[in-house]
Amino acid sequence: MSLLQRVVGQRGSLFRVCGARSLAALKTTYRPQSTRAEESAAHGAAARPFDEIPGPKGLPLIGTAWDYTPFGRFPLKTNMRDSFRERRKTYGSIYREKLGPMDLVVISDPKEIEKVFRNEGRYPERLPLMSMKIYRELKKMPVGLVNQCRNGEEWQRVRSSVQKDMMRPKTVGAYASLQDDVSRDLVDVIRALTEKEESGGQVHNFTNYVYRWALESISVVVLDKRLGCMTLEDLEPGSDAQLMIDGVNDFFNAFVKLELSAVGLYKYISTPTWRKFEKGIDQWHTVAAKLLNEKLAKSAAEDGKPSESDFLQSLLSRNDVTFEEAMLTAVELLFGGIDTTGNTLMFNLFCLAKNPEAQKKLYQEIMEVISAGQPVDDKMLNKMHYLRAVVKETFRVYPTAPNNLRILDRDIVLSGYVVPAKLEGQVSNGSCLQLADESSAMRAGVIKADLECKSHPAARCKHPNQNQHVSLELVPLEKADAKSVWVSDSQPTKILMATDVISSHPEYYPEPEVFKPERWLRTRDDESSGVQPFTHLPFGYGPRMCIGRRFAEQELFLGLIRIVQNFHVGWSGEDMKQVNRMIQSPDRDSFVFSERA
Ligand code: HEM
Repeated sequence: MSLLQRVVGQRGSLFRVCGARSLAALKTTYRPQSTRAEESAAHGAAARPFDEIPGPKGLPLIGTAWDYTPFGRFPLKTNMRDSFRERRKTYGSIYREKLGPMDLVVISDPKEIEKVFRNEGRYPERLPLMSMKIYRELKKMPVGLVNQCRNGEEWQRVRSSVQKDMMRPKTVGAYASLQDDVSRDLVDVIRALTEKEESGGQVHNFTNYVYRWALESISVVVLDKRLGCMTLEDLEPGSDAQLMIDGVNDFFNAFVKLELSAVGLYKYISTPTWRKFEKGIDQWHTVAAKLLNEKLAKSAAEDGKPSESDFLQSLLSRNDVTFEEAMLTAVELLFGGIDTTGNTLMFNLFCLAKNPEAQKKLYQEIMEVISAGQPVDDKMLNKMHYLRAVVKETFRVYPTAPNNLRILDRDIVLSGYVVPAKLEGQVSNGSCLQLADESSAMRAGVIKADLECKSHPAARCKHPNQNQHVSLELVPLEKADAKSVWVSDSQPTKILMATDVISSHPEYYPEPEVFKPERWLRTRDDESSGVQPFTHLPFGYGPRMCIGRRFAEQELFLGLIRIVQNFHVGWSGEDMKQVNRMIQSPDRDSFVFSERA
């Protein structure tokens, strides 16, 4: 239960949150708020306050943000993950860091990560993608699945509609042969490229073709249509495929710049990058809307019942999402399915190129399960244990999404420290919110962020006593006669789970620097591989885990099968490194493909 619901009295016309007590006194009376947080209850009495979590000091106002600029020690683009490793060594598996107004608790202990996920509740909350969110607000569009972060019930309504078609193995498996066709086309493209370039099999700028493959692979599901991206020929100018491909690069380049910009000027004025972003995404929406409408018209003309494998019809037939929401979801799935899966395929190919023994074993498995020319189906995929192990091991050493984040609606004790929940709730006009003792204790050091008032954007928060942190006044500047307002902490504590640190730690993965798919294989039929839980979560966890996981895995399996079946994959030159483009991306992309005999 939110502490803001504890309204106990009247105090003039202010919205007031108060509860001044000494920390020492509060510590002794601490009780956890939620019965679900049983662990916390066990440790609660001994838990140490939030302010005592160790961490780098940082500068006034900006905190440690400087470290992540191009001039700092951990530039966001290339080195951010090194900060997690270095700070773990200095402070341990929990530390607190302030990046400007953002209060971050970074954890890298699998048991604590499990605890966070077990306490995330029915509506897990992440941070939204700000540029997308602003775009949609400006265009008065629905918020969408990825960005629906604050209104949990709304998120769940859309999520549960889409989930039925995205997460069920049988439904996903039904698309295997269509997606296999796309992977075979990728093989033809590679063959044509190696012949055309006459470069001894060297293919440069391979990411470009892999993104096309990923877009085409997800289009056959979402749009029920081949876009025609898998060709070396020039696409017709103005064709759907050309518009989408043009849009992808422009959009991603602008999107990454906006999301990673330190100042975020685009939030206030229309910068050139914002305009590029807007143009790219407008273009995508126009093409997607056209294709979806064509698809709906076709289905209406056929007048049949929605089939299991008709993704869009099936989504719309449920009546629990509007047409606009279905369309936006389709666009999100198309977007979400390109660079994520594309980059992951690149990392897998690189790992195989650098580890010829693993590549040989994978080739042998492919030859055992699939005969030449035979189409691949989901049953065959289920037999390919080494292939699955290769993909897992690649995620371990080259994670595409190396960390995850949650904002909790309940207090939690992590590694012996109290980490407070977000502060949110309905406040009656003129009432005084009395913080319960335990909540005050937990919030010591936390009630410092501005409170946003949703219903009264002009309402401002005053901090009469910043040092003691326990007294807040929210003064409504408009509509002072309103009965109540909804207030929420604009900077709730964010818990960042640095899973990437765990997967490279010898305590959890012996010889972590060695690429060893075998570590994922069962040692005996009835035994698991011995990998500890919550040390490897490439798609996240819980009700908000990646909704595209099954499709992504299926596409990766098919892509790898077809490429390795046809070519020996090699690499020349400097090793591939990962750079941060919101997700991890390859910094170079030249492979050497040699046709197998
Ligand atoms: C290898 C490829 C992929 C990786 C590594 C990946 C990873 C992730 C991760 C880590 C999350 C956050 C999960 C959490 O908070 O617990 C996520 C969310 C999401 N992913 Fe993926 N993803 C991949 C492919 C895809 C594909 C192919 C699609 C679409 C077809 C997709 C659509 C989404 C969406 C819509 C969400 C937000 C779900 C929600 O908030 O309810 N992803 N993904």
